Amino acid sequence: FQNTIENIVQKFQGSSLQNHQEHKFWETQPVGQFKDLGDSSFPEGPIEQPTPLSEVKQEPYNLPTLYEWTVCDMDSDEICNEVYVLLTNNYVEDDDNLFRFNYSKEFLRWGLRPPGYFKNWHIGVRVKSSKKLVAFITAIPVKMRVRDEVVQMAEVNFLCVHKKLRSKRLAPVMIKEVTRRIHLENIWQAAYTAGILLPTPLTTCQYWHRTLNPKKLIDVGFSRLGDRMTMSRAIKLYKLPNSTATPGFRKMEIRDVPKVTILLRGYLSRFVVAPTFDDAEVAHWLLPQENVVDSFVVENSETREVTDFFSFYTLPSSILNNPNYSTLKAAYTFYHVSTKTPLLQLTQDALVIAKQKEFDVFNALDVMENEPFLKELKFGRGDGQLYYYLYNYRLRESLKPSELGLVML
Ligand SMILES: CCCCCCCCCCCCCC(=O)SCCNC(=O)CCNC(=O)[C@H](O)C(C)(C)COP(=O)(O)OP(=O)(O)OC[C@H]1O[C@@H](n2cnc3c(N)ncnc32)[C@H](O)[C@@H]1OP(=O)(O)O
Ligand SMILES: CNCCCN(C)c1ncc(F)c(N2CC(C(=O)NCc3cnc4ccccn34)C2)n1
Repeated sequence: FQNTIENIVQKFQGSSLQNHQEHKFWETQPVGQFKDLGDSSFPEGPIEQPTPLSEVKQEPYNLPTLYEWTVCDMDSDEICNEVYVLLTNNYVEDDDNLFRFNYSKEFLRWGLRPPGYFKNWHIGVRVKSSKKLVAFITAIPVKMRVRDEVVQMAEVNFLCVHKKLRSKRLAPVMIKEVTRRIHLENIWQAAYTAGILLPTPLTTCQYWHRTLNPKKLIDVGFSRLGDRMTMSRAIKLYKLPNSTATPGFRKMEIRDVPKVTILLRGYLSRFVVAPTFDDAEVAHWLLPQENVVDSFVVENSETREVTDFFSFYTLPSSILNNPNYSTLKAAYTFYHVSTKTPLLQLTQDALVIAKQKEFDVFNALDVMENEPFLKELKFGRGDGQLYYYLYNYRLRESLKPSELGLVML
């Protein structure tokens, strides 16, 4: 298990980089610190104990003078659009600045309003004079199981500061403010992911990509033609059947929710860290929504039993300055359970659907039991890594991706 965190940090530690790589903000936070790596004397569990609610800072943190806090009401078309525009122009890009995530408005409404969500955890920063939205951070509540403890946590996501306001230490203020509002709801842990290494990952996951539209992926620089590969060979290599193979494979419907909930809870209980889902949460996260989330079940025609299901979410990327294409249509595997249909065949059917829906690429992380099917189904290892983090919760050692049952948006 070459790229364990310890190995990564040890390599850093060996180099001069790590010694100078300070984390002025993260050193002040209740998270595992790089200097403590390898020291397994710490107990597993919360790093800091809860504060009495009366002692939690009641008023928001101070922003630089020209700026003010705002709650982004995602029910409002106008405000949802402001959030969409901010993220479309300023959110995560790849290292070569070829692509930028383009989360859609309906996706943001879906991702930010699960059962039990808090409006005031959708936090924006505006310029006082112009009211322009220039920063954003969100959290949603999640019941996370860590080994055999269910811990009420928050999932923090969509941290974004406008390009013109970078490197002004605004991010730590955003993080402290969302932390304060979560503390006010008597929640003391969080989960988050990032494409960058921070103190200290729970696990490091690898992205894998299954080419669906080889010509476009090569034209936009997402993939390269191998040196023995011609375009026509690439098109043939990635060709998929025109229809799915599994009998009883169909779109998920509301009547499937109770059975899918039982399947998913059973499956996720195998992992060291995984969210718990009740019926309402399965209905929210897994019922199909056009251009947001696609979900399928396999129903046995005799017994009427639902034996498997598969879901993926839609997250396009803007293609930055390419003459022929403006958008990369990407599908990301979400949650899936296979009890009768081999996961290989289930995933192949999902690929067939994604190709029919004109996705260009189908992405998957090596979490859960994904790794075995990735190689079989012609996924290529990506260069993007996704680091998972817990806030104020220590595990004795980092996890393998296959011990993680959590997929974040
Ligand atoms: C109990 C409840 C707890 C709740 C809170 C749980 C924690 C939640 C944590 C957030 C989970 C977010 C999950 C996602 O959304 S991951 C996606 C993050 N968003 C993007 O990458 C979009 C494009 N980039 C930007 O908008 C800005 O570069 C951001 C806003 C990311 C940083 O702005 P900027 O570039 O202008 O920097 P700064 O001068 O203000 O601040 C520099 C400090 O910020 C630390 N930094 C930089 N990037 C990240 C990052 N992705 N997570 C955590 N910390 C980050 C950095 O190490 C440094 O601290 P230190 O190294 O000196 O110590
Ligand atoms: C905080 N939420 C974490 C999930 C956000 N997600 C989906 C994400 N976080 C970091 C990544 F590294 C990443 N990767 C998917 C792989 C990929 O497709 N790389 C090429 C590419 C195409 N478009 C973009 C846009 C931005 C970055 C890379 N891009 C790498 N995905």
